[in-house]
Amino acid sequence: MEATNRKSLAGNHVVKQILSSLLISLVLIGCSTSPNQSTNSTLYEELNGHTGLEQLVDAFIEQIAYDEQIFPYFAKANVDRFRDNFITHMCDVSGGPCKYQGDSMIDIHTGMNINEADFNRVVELLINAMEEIGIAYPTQNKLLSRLAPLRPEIINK
Ligand code: HEM
Repeated sequence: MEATNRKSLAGNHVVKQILSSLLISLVLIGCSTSPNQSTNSTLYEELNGHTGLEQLVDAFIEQIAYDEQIFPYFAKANVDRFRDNFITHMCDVSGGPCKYQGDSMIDIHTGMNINEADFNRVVELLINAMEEIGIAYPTQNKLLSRLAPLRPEIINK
C-alpha cells in the first residue's frame, strides 16, 4: 500500500515537473510576441497592411462566389468597385492610412433586406477567408469586434 502510494507520489512529482516546464514554456512563448502582435502596432499592421487586406478581400470574394446562400445578393454587384471600396473600408476600420468616403453602410445595404442569418453567414465567410490566409485568432477577433457594431446599420434595412 505504502509502496503504491510512493509510486503514485513519484508519478505525481514527474507530472508536476512536466506541467511546470510546460507552464514555463507557455509563459515564455507568451512573452516573446512577434512584432505583429506588439501593443504598439495597429490592427491594420497586424493584418499585413494593404497587401494583406487585398489578399483577405480576394479570399472573401471567392468565398462569396461559391456560397449559394450569399452569392445571390452579389449577382448584379460591380465586383471591382466592391473590392476597392471594401478594401478601403477595412483599411479605415483597422486603423490604416485610408479614409472610406463611399456611401454609408445604411445607404449601401438599404433595400437588400439582409436578415440575421445572412449577416451571420457573411461573418462566417469572412472568418473562412481569414483562416485561409493564415490570420492569427486574436487578430481575427479584433477585426470582427470592429465590424460587429455595424450590424444594426446592415440588418433588416
Ligand atoms: C460588417 C459587415 C459588412 C460590411 C462592413 C459591409 C461593407 C460593404 C462595403 C464597404 C461595400 C462596398 C460598397 C460599394 O460597392 O461601393 C458593400 C457592398 C455590398 N454589400 Fe456589404 N457589408 C457588410 C455586410 C453585408 C452583408 C451581410 C451582405 C449580404 C448578405 C452585404 C451585401 C453587400 C452587397 C450585395 C454589396 C454590393 C452592392 C453593389 O455593388 O451593388 N454586405 N458592403
